[in-house]
Amino acid sequence: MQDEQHKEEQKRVDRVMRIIREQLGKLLQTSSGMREDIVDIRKNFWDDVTLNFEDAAEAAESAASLKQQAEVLAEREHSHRHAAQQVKMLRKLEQTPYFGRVDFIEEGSSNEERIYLGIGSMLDENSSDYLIYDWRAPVSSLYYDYSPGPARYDTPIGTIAGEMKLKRQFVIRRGQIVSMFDTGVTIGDELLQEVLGKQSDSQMRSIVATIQREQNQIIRNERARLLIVQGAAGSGKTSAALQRVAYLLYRYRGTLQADQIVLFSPNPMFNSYVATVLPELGEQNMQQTTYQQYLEHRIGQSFALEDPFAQMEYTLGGMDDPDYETRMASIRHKSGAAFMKVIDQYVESLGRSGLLFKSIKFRGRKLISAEEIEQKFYGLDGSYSIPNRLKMVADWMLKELTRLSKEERKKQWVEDEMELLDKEEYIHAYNEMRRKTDSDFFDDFEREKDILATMIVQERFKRLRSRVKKLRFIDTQTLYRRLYERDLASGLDPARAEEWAAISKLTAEQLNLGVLTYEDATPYLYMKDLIEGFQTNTSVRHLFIDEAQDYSPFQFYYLKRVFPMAKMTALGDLNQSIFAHAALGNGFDPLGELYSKEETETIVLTRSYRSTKQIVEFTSLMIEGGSRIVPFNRHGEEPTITEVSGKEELHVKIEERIRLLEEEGAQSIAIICKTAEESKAAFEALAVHCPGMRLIEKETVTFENGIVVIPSYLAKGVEFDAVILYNASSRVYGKESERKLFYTACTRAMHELHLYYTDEPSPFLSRVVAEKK
Ligand SMILES: Nc1ncnc2c1ncn2[C@@H]1O[C@H](COP(=O)(O)OP(=O)(O)OP(=O)(O)O)[C@@H](O)[C@H]1O
Repeated sequence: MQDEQHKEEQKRVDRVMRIIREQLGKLLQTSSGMREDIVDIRKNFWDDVTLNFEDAAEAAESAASLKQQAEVLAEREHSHRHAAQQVKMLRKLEQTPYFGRVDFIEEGSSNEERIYLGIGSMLDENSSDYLIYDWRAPVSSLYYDYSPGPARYDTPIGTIAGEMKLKRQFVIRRGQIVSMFDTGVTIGDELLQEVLGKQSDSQMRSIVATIQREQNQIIRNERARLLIVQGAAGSGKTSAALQRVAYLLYRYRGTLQADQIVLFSPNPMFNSYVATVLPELGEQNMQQTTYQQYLEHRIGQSFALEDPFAQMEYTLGGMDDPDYETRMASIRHKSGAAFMKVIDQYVESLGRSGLLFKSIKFRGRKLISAEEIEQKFYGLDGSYSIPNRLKMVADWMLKELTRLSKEERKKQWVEDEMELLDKEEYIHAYNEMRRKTDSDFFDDFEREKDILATMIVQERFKRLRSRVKKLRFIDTQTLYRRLYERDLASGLDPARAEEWAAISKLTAEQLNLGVLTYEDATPYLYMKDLIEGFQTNTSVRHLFIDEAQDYSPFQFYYLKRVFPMAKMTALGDLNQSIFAHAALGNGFDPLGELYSKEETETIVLTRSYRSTKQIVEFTSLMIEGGSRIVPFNRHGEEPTITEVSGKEELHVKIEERIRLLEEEGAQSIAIICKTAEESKAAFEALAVHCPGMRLIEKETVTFENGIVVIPSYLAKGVEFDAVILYNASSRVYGKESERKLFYTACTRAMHELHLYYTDEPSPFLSRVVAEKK
């Protein structure tokens, strides 16, 4: 019977493959015709338009002819792009035409429809039947949401109910069915087993064929303004996010472009790790960035900006610094909404007094003094907002600069520069003069001098004007420092006043050195934006924030303001909160307050797909509430904990382990260390015996297979066939605040996990050790 079904399905695959090839052939022909057309039009563009500018009517006709020709070209180019995209899709379908089938009878109908799902749709041109449905089509959600039995799906015009008779999964390679399974409630998910059992790639894979029901809820969610996904390590948050991007691009094709979607990822390497998922699905990649890249872009050269990893290194290793506790308290203070209010109040007070300005200087002279700017600003009606008043001040300053530039032309330095003009500048001046006077000659010496002087001054004033337009005359750096010189402690609980005084002193010292710490970067930008007006980005429609637990509530509020038109999908795992600012303990609560309750939805993922059952059970014992994490039923080796006498033995043991893992076929092996410093030392000791081993640093931008040594916090979000935890001693991972970092490191393992320690194992392993006894 099974054989029969297999044969029948293979026959259908053969037929579909034939049609794909036919369509591909036709398309290639027409698209090559189109290409020739385009080349032709481009070559003869100017021959085919009639140009005549003798009078207004002729000129209008010429313009129309030009426009028409450009339109023909644009239309051809568009069709060609479209055809090229279709070719790409058909080529993908030629490899794997589809991966699933559902048979469905709609309520009130007797017709059983067979729906085959693939990564793109394909019509039978003769019968107009869908041979393959796009996985994102409304009907396709049946496949992800239901087992055989009553089922329903949403369409833009309402819900369609009925009965699913069959759900079948296929693995098809190069047109051959490698395997196929019928799935029901009682049958385990064989395809998922197969997919998860494989060795890792250096690139994240698309999960299109095995998306789980709860992941599908994330992918297709359209209602929520803020979608919070709280999911265990390895539960497919990132995977679901990427599939969601692909879904949105399909659902809103025509109105939503890939560059209107932004993914904030945890580090630059992560971008390379996920880069191929969307192209694999036939879509363009969204914009990817890190929060740090955004900060750098906004803060520019104004400060030496600390990055989150430097902050992390300090948090993990700076305990000997006498200011350590103050800095930790500072990080916590500056992460919350309460501090945002402090800044709100500060800026509000600046509306009345205290705003600081920088004089506009030119050649060592003050052209417009800070006092004049201040007088102008506070002379304006105080009911206008600060940004509006600043705009008026800037307009006034630009006018002043125009007036002052006229005076400047008479100065001696202008005459001196005139003599030094080179030929090109002179020609430029001559052309200017022609444009203004309609004359071909520099006939009048005075006039020539005038024009040249204007040009010289204008050129030198350009920088000044641009500074004014960019509101660079506000001294935001000092304003931010002043924030810490004020009596901010008055509103605080007296017990914390002393702490705050210490924080203020420390922050002022850092700012005086020109350093902006990571915890100060967002508050600084927020203050700057409140003063100057928010630099909002209204074109972005969807914001994805991966590893959301690593953002402070302050950062979330800030992102919301910067991207006011965007829906937000925040994906995170509280058990992986590794930054000190996340130690507030409120979990995602502050996130829930970002938008109203009606606009916010939360989806919880508890099933973990990355690691074997043995690894999930092992790591779950390290955290509170770990028993709620459900491992996917895939078995592997028990994780090991090995005591070593010292570094020497440690290195010998690790090398042995690497050899074993390689023999077993592991493609990616990570030796995870706590810090960058420890990673470097480990790498230097191990690399001599392990050719090809790589050290991952915060600047690393590509994720590749092989053996890597990596600091724990950079391993966020990625996974490896095997993880070796370099030093799981209590000396290294002993403080409660390091528990989640330890957990994050261990949960990077897909198939094998091995830990080493000297003296005492980390207390986070105590439950594991106890259970093993
Ligand atoms: N439905 C699925 N089908 C197949 N594989 C899946 C599925 N969901 C998740 N996976 C696999 O599980 C692994 C973990 O997924 P992913 O990295 O998206 O999880 P995560 O929740 O973002 O993890 P973490 O928070 O630990 O970084 C990946 O290898 C992914 O391909």
